[in-house]
Amino acid sequence: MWKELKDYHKAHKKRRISDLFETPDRAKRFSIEFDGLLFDYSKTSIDTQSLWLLLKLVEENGIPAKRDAMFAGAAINETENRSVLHTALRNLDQRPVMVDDEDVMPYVMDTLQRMEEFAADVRDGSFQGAGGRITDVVNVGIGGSDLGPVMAALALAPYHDGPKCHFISNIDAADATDTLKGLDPTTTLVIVASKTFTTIETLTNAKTVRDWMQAKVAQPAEQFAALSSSITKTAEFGIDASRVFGFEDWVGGRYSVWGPIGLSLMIAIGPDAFRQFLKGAQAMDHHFQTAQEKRNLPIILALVGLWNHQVCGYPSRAVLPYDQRLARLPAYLQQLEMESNGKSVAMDGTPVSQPTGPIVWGEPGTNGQHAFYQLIHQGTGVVPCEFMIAARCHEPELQHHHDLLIANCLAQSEALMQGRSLATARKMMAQKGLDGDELERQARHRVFSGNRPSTTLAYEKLTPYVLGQILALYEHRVFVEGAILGINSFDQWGVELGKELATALQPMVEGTQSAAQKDGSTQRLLGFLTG
Ligand SMILES: O=P(O)(O)OC[C@H]1O[C@H](O)[C@H](O)[C@@H](O)[C@@H]1O
Repeated sequence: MWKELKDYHKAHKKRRISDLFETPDRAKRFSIEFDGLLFDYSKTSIDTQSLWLLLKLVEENGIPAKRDAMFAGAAINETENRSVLHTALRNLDQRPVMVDDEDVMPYVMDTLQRMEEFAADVRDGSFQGAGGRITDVVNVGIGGSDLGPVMAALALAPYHDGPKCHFISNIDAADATDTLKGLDPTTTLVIVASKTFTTIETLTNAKTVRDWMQAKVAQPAEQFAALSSSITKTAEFGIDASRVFGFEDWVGGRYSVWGPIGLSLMIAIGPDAFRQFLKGAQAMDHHFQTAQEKRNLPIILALVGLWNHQVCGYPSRAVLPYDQRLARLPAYLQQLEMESNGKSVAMDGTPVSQPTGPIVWGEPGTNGQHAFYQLIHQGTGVVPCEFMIAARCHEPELQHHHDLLIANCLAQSEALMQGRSLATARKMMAQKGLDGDELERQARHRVFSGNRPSTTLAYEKLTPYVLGQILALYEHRVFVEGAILGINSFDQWGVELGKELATALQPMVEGTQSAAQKDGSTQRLLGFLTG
């Protein structure tokens, strides 16, 4: 089907997206409305025929069966022989989910309840620090044990009514230093978040925070909680089992915000709002499992991605939330998408036949407009843009801000599609009184080629429920893209080599081992940095 798709794209390369709107109901046909969301992909070059071909990819690759296998607990992460069941964490109906003939739901619900009890205790002051009621929570974690709660805590700021959340992730001492500055160790709760509890950054930071606390608190361990799938290792660190919230290896790090890794978020917004977050994701899970393919949001979002990257050959995609509180969403999606689908071999170990995941990047609008949008509009490459925008903001008294935000968001996708022709640019320059060569020269700088694809995901308001929907939508998009590409979206071997080499380099940095075996560049840099 790839060949048919590429041939079709080639044959229609010259056609403009704006011309596709000659079909009067295009905006309706190339959009999906579901549960308060509107996903518009009509400003892409996908038409009826290419959509049909793309849907064939879904069929040919047996996506519905693969999806059902994931939800049912099959070990689809074949290189680690693991099930992939982050969906179980939001399976609030408690429909049984079997792993090795055992229903995992009682454990999931028991953990959720323990988290809720602990969060309630911290929030109402039943759980106290040496200096009284907890005022601040510091989550120490990295990657999937950081990005989800960081992103969601910012996204749901209007719902915060608990202690303030802080996050330390980087091994750079600046992170711990700047985060702890101004915090009172006697009223701070530290959550050490690490699935494996072996990550060097997290363990080093956790020890540093413990030392910081030790100066003022006699028993710092009592103000520590842990989120991990290794109960033995959390015990070795000295964290009491009553404050350890476990999860199994069938929850991937970048898919883990729904369970214990979300504890800091739950403490900030409260257990009820956290349940709403889970409910939104659960609604998306249900939609993904039941909606007809061509009306299925994750499937269509995945097909738009495959069309733009694998078929049209655009190397990256920009995530552009017109929602300041989604400022960390691009970073979260970078891990979700690029760690999942940045692979070079198919499930069976043979080289892939198609390029795999694109580069994902982005920033919130309107800020990006005043920075990198120049390249998006007039650069030589095409960057498919994924806009996001809420119908309503949390600040009704500042509605005029939101009106401007909406106007800007819509203006960008319109400008990307329509562009500005040379004829129009010439007219503009003539009106300015230019003529001859100078008119021509100036006009050419003001041409926008247009015909650049974008999608817009519009939602009612950024509530916990809606955030849950959006994140689950992107998770399933990654799954569908990965399954169609035939890769394993759930391992991450590509991060290992750097870790190994860092461990080997440490004694050379410390000066206890010679670097003579290293390449010339590494030796010279070591000399400069440590000499
Ligand atoms: O939660 P942890 O076990 O500490 O892992 C933290 C992160 O480290 C690794 O490098 C992985 O690439 C990530 O997927 C993971 O989220």
